[in-house]
Amino acid sequence: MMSLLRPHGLFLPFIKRLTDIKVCRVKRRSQGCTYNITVIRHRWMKSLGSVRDLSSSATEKETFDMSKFPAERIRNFSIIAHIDHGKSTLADRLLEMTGAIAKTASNKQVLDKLQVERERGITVKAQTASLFYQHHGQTYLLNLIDTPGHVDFSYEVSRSISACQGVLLIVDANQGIQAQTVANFYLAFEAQLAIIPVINKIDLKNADPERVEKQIETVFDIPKEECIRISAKLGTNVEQVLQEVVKRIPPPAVRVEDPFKGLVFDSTFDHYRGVVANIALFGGRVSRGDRIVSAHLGKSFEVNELGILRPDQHPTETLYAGQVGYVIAGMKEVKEAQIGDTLYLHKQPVEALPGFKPAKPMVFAGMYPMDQSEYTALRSALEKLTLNDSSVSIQKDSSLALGAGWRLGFLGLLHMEVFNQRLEQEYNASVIITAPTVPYKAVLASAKLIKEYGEEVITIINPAQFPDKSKVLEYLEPMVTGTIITPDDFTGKIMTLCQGRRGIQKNMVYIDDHRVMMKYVFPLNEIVVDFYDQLKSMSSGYASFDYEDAGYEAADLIKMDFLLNGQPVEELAVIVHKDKAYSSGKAICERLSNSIPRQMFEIAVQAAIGSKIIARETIKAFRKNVLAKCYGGDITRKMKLLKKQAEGKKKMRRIGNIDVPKDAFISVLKRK
Ligand SMILES: Nc1nc2c(ncn2[C@@H]2O[C@H](COP(=O)(O)OP(=O)(O)OP(=O)(O)O)[C@@H](O)[C@H]2O)c(=O)[nH]1
Repeated sequence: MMSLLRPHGLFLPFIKRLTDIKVCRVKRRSQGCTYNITVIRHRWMKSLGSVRDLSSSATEKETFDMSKFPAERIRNFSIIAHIDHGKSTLADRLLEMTGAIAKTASNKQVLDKLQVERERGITVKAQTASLFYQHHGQTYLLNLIDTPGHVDFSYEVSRSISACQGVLLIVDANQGIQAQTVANFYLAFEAQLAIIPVINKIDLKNADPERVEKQIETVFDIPKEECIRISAKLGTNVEQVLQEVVKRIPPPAVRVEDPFKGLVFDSTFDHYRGVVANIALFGGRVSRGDRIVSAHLGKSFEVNELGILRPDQHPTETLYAGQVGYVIAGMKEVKEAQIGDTLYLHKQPVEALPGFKPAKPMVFAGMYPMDQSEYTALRSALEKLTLNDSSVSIQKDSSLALGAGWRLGFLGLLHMEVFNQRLEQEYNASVIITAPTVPYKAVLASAKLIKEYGEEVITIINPAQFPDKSKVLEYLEPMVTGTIITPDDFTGKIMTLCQGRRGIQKNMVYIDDHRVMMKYVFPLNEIVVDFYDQLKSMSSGYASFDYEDAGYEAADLIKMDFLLNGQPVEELAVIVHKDKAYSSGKAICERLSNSIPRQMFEIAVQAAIGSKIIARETIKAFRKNVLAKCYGGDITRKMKLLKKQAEGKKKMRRIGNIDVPKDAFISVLKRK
């Protein structure tokens, strides 16, 4: 009850009203099990007028007896697909059909809980839901994990599938196989999971399930008879999906008699209850009150609460081998329940599970408060947000122009944008993000330098720290293997785009009569900012792209500085390939001069390599007198205009005596 009150700050003033809360325990029989239901009603809330009325959201928490689900009646599966092919919509239908959520129009994409997910219509964080499904007179426990589709979040997919024995591979009946379909298929295939291909959106006018079935046969070698055709939107054949999950996905091969072994496959931080770890039980059982140990830290904790997700938390007494659920055990920091860690019972140690490779940041950017007075508030917001997104790497940084800040590593540009949006929406923080850079490497030239830096090959995540050529044997740049799938009408244009980005074609195959799949090796730097946007626009939205790490290659790199009125601005510096230095210097100067507004004096924007200026643009002087059209003495109107101008300035950062818009740092890298 307290947890319901505290978030609203209502605990003390309304303590007397607690007598008005009704707590009833009732027993209900359903699906062969008896559930104890705790119903909490908040009659008192109705009388509070402006306070949020919670009476309608009376919490009904069913407590389930999980001993009724032995491993052979459990199926653990993920839904994987290319972005927008309908994973979350299918998850909604499965939740509705099995009674986990009500069938209402407002219950849309219920597993997309974050504001940013709902606004952008994309899944960013994998979510788990336990469903009860009646099949041939038996109740099965189906644990579903909905995963994100975008390449930046494929780390979430690989973690999720480690808790599963099978996947539903969704393919849009109109778009067919896309680049992330291929990438996700291989994640599941390499993990040796059962793969059920599901062709979704068959209700669309342009749906062509036959063509998609042929593609699935050609690309994945899965016979077309194994595909299920559905419309997640209308619910067509969704029941068949549940039947096939039970039939084709094997139960987890685990034994309840073994000692408890739990894999932490996700963890989040709750401000009131500490770390909530999502676990998959690879053996044994764990109950409330047990002492558990983290294999990674060797530290022990008492289990305060555990349960299943439907998708809200439902506490239970015990979780058993093969099941998936959450544990709250007084862990105060996310590193105490590190993703990939193994949990076991105190005095019953087990061999730790292999865990996961740590997430590897692909782009780094500086992050600074708009105003140094906001530094402490931003630090606290960053600490909280990184607790819930452990794939972000963070270290302190500072710059002459922007003051104290941080250098953050992200899995890609969308990840960076989503993180920034969450900072603004969830923590009301406004930040400057500097131009993103990929992690370059430099092989140092002498034993003295190696001693000074502490290693022979250093990683450069900030252009300001780019070592001079005289100190370096060779520079290395990160490479990726990119997969592009496109209708063949666009192949010519796309090949020109790829060559312009220093891409080397590795192969090209037809996946059906009209669509080709091309593989290219690219320098990561060339595709990280705006490649995807250009690919989409030149193919009228039809081409898709995905990439994976392909190691490092030697490259002729140089650092390019940008000067505003003769002063170098460290945060604008970029690392570029030598062959592209002149063209990018010129283009960035142009973009900078377009994004910095005219000011009361002339501004020179210059690009320089070492002491040599290679490009220049001039921003002409201009004074915007916002009061010019304000005749007479209407003081309120004058105040309004001045306030508006001051708000505009808040979005700027002063560098020297020049106001630079906060978006200028990123927009300079975006080619039109
Ligand atoms: N016509 C039709 N539209 C569908 C169907 N299934 C999903 N959609 C629509 O397709 C869009 C994307 O659906 P989502 O369920 O958000 O897709 P997703 O795969 O979860 O997307 P990400 O999580 O961003 O990768 C939404 O507008 C859905 O309403 C279907 O069966 N038929």
